[in-house]
Amino acid sequence: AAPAVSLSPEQPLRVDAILCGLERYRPRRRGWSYRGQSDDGPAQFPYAQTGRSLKRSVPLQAAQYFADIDPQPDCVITAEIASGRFEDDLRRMRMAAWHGADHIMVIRTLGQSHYDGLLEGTPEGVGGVPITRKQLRASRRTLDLIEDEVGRPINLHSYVSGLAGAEMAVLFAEEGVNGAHQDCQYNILYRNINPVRSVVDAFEAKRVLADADILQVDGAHNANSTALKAWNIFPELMVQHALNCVMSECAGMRRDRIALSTVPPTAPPAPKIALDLPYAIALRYLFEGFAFRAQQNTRYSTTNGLETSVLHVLDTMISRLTGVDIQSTVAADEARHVPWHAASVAAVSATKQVLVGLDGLSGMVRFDEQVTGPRVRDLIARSVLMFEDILAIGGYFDALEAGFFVDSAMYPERNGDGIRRFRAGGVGVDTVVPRNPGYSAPVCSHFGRNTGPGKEGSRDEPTTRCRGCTLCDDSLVRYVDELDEDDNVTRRLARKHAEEQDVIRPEAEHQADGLVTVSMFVPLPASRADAAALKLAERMNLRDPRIVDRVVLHPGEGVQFELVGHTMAEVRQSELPPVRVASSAPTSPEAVRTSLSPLGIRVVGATLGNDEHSVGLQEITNIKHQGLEWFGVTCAVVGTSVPVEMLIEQAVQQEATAVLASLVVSHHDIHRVMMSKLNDMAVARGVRDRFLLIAGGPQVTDDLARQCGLDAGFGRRTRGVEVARFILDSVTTRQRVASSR
Ligand SMILES: Cc1ncc(COP(=O)(O)O)c(/C=N/CC[C@H](N)C(=O)O)c1O
Repeated sequence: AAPAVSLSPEQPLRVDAILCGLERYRPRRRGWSYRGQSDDGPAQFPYAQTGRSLKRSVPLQAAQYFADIDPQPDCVITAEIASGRFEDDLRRMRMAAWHGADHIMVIRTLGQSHYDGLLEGTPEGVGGVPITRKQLRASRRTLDLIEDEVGRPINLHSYVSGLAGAEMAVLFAEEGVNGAHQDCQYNILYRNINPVRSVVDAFEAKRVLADADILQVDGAHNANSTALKAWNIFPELMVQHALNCVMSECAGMRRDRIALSTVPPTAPPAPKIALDLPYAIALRYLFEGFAFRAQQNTRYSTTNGLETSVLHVLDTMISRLTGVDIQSTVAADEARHVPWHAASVAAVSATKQVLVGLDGLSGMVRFDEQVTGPRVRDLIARSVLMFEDILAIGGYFDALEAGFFVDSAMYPERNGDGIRRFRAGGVGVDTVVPRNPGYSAPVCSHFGRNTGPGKEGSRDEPTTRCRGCTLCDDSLVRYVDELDEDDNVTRRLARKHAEEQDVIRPEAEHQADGLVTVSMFVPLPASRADAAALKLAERMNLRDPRIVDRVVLHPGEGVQFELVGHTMAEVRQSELPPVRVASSAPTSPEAVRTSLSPLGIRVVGATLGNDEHSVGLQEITNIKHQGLEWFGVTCAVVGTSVPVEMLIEQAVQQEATAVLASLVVSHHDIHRVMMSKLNDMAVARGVRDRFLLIAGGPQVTDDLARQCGLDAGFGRRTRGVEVARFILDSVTTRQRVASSR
């Protein structure tokens, strides 16, 4: 068996450990995992559509006000990963999983659809990663570890399309891939692969996917992203879904593994919900029993992250209104460059936020049949008419030649600008030959055979003559490590290790690439602002600066820019302050109280200078908020806008253990000034060592407070138990040091 690999939540993933013994790794399960509904959501609120909570995760930022709960929607959430280097993809999968993704879709390198065979090894890709056995195996092995870390199954997804589609399907079945795109219409319309070849390969591939329990996603979303006028594509989308569903059922797939890839086609400024919602209703009506994989709109996503995020909120609301099994997310930066991890994670987190925020919506609203009915019926009538006309013209291949598909008018209206494909054309033409009577399929999952792998009574016995079926006998799976001695992960890791391990650089596309994003407002008329923005970026020492988004705030007043560029800035880990040893103090409030209350601790507190905001200090001290008083600490709140001298005088007179300085206002760095003054005054009075000096406030950080000479600083979301723990830790440490002298 492959050597065990461990993953520690506080440590980065070790890619070399994943690669070690990879030739012996075998997937621990096969097939697709849905989340399903569960009552084991957070107890604080009644949820109607949540699944099991995770063991570890990163909750929404607002969770700080709700005891850090992180409810998980009942549908699967997909994250798209695309760095071009699979070793970087592995780290991004982990980030996405902690934010709520349990379906990892890795974009393929450009043009892989035209390779009539499988790639091996780990060459670097363009726009995505070359899908190879080694890449899949390392990804699946890593996802096993991440599953254990977050406590939920995670589906690995890839693409069965192109000239090597059937072989890809077998590779996925062998390597434990859980989901895959498969739709011959994609090959034909968008990769110009010969229609006959594409249909034959599709049936072969679908048979394999069915036997391996791999969920299939169709390719209808591509018609939406290709259409000239996406608001006219509705009827055709339903026809494309229907064609692929019929083929998939013929090939033996179950309906809950046939996922319609449905994208709400339009975007504001169009009246999106009025146009897209009836279509979503019609789909759920026509395709009952199938799975719905709702994709977020890419056709009208722009370079502006905020605008695209709002578009995706609307898409996700349609999912909640009409039902969704798999909610796919698209990084809001996808219109600018390949999805960066920060944007992929933001897309997952925002989608989780919307799905949880709209929990139960579908149970509260009913569509007014008078309003939506006519539009739903119209769309269904148009799609049925299109289907009938395809049959009337002679069938699918004739319709392709007549340019039925991706025409910019709404069927039956036509503009005559559809994509035309020919039986006798495209890549792979004339590569389909009649099956020889003695044909010997390499695997049992072979379309045309009347049983699946390992079942009795198959029409022909091909696998007895060849080596045997790798889907029935896992030991027959052959593993190829690398084919290119230079373009591979080992060389890339070696180059990275050759650099100072100590050196840290910012990254976006892949590790240590130095890519950063800068936002700036340039006060020039829009016609001249771009040149100035690029010059300013260069003056900031950004190499190859590029404008990735611009918002004209006013044509004459100026433009807000987002630029990306490479910074040469780097920091050595040795330059960073030592990581403080984790406190040995108990963590639960009860345990802290048991240890702290007998010590007779007294604190004095105040909001300093001209600061009147005392709510935070009350929350930290008052027993009603499980403040320090709850832990047996005697708290004297001196008042608000208290001079530093007075607070120190009170601490001396009351023989306080600690001084709490609350500082909310941070304008012109006044909080920093007051913290330094507190320390300096205590030193000047010769009493600095008598008590702990602790600051708190929304802009206060522990590092900042310590830089000002204090003992600790507490920022947003601090609760009484954390301050209590710090005091306990400090007092017991001082007692230990005193007793050891
Ligand atoms: C049906 C189908 N087959 C294969 C491919 C990939 O095929 P190439 O390797 O030739 O790009 C795609 C691509 N879709 C992109 C994923 C999309 N962003 C999504 O979320 O669905 C596809 O839709």
